[in-house]
Amino acid sequence: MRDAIEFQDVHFAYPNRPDSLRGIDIAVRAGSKVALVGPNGAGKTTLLLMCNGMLRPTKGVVRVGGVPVKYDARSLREVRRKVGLVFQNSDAQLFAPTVRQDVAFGPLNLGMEKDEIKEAVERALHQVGMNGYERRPPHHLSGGEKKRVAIAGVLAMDPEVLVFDEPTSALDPATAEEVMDLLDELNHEGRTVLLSTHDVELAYRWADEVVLMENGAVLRHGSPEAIFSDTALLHQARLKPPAVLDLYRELSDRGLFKDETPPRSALEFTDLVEGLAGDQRSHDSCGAIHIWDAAGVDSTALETLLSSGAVTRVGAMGTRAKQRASEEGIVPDFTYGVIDKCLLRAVAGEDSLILTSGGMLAHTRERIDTYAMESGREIGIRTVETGFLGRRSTGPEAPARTKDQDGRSKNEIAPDCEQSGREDNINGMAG
Ligand SMILES: Nc1ncnc2c1ncn2[C@@H]1O[C@H](COP(=O)(O)OP(=O)(O)OP(=O)(O)O)[C@@H](O)[C@H]1O
Repeated sequence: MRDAIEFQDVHFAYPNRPDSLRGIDIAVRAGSKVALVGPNGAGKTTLLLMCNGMLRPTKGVVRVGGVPVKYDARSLREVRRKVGLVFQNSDAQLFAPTVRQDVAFGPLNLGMEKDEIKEAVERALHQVGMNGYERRPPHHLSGGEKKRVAIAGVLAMDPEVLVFDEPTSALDPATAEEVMDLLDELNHEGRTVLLSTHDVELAYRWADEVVLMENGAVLRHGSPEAIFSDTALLHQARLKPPAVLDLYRELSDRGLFKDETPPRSALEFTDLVEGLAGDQRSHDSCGAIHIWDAAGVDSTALETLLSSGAVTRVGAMGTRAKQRASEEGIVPDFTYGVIDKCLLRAVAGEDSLILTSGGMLAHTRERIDTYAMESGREIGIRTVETGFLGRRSTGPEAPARTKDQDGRSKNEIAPDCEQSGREDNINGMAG
């Protein structure tokens, strides 16, 4: 896979200061999710500011898409179109009198035509779920809303790479989770995401790769498991291990685990612990996961399912799904880590529902299938009927809901689990 950004022997010193970066050599693969972690003053922000040419190395080379960054105004415009940088403090990024003007700033600077700008602004605000806020002054928005508008500002230029300095700092836990869900969605669209964070829990469960920095240098670049399992390394960087790994290590030290792969999530951890219980494992009592395409127009089947009481928890994955949940008057229980949380409910014998759309539909099914196969559990996947999907070219009008002999719509019924991960596509309409 090609590299989105490469740093080769990059050094940097602020005026009259010692080196803040001391020979950085890393490559960020295109399409990956990379977390920069390290203590205060390690050089994370300084490194991120190099990604789109906001800072110029005093020595060494930064490459974007294989091409060395040049620092004349024209080359910088081109680099900033490819690499969008979202600052830690949204107030430092938002300055126009209205949200619309703020998001339009980048495309305007790129010299885009008026119509193109309008379209880019609408698309970007829609992507972050902030359509309807166009006329609002950014400084009147909440922290989470400001962050979304700042993200829209870079998305309006349709960058291949998104760089975030501490994307969740100063956000409440639920808003932070929603922002991370948005980042995942953008990554699913094929964009590379590089972020800095102090949050080891976030870095451990989210990242494909972790770059651990200290004192202007890279201490280690590797998998989250390798980095966060190395206690001495974490101590050197003044970081704590993620809670799930800490528990795993304590149990390993008591001889309960030997060569198992360290867990990265509550789901993996509970599976490992349950494995210790041997025969007491509850193979046969798993629940099903219902999936509803949030881009569908007909919500009758959804209402039927929800009012049947069969579903104990609802998760909304992605901006479209969250908007749709709000339109349908549904308050989701899960807005981040949705699939794992629903798998946990399924293993506990409960049915849950995931609202999602687009490429996330296939991803959801694949993830459930993989888990079912690897764990040997039988978890049913049910597609809730959505009616005609506007974005499809093949569908005519909404098909009538099928009824069983008792006259109930089929998705009201929670039959026993299907085979591992096998999809029970109720009305023959895969999303
Ligand atoms: N504008 C600046 N002028 C002078 N020195 C700076 C400036 N910004 C950062 N530094 C110095 O550069 C070094 C790296 O700082 P940087 O902000 O990149 O670290 P960081 O890892 O992002 O820290 P934090 O986690 O606290 O945000 C520090 O020693 C800091 O004092």
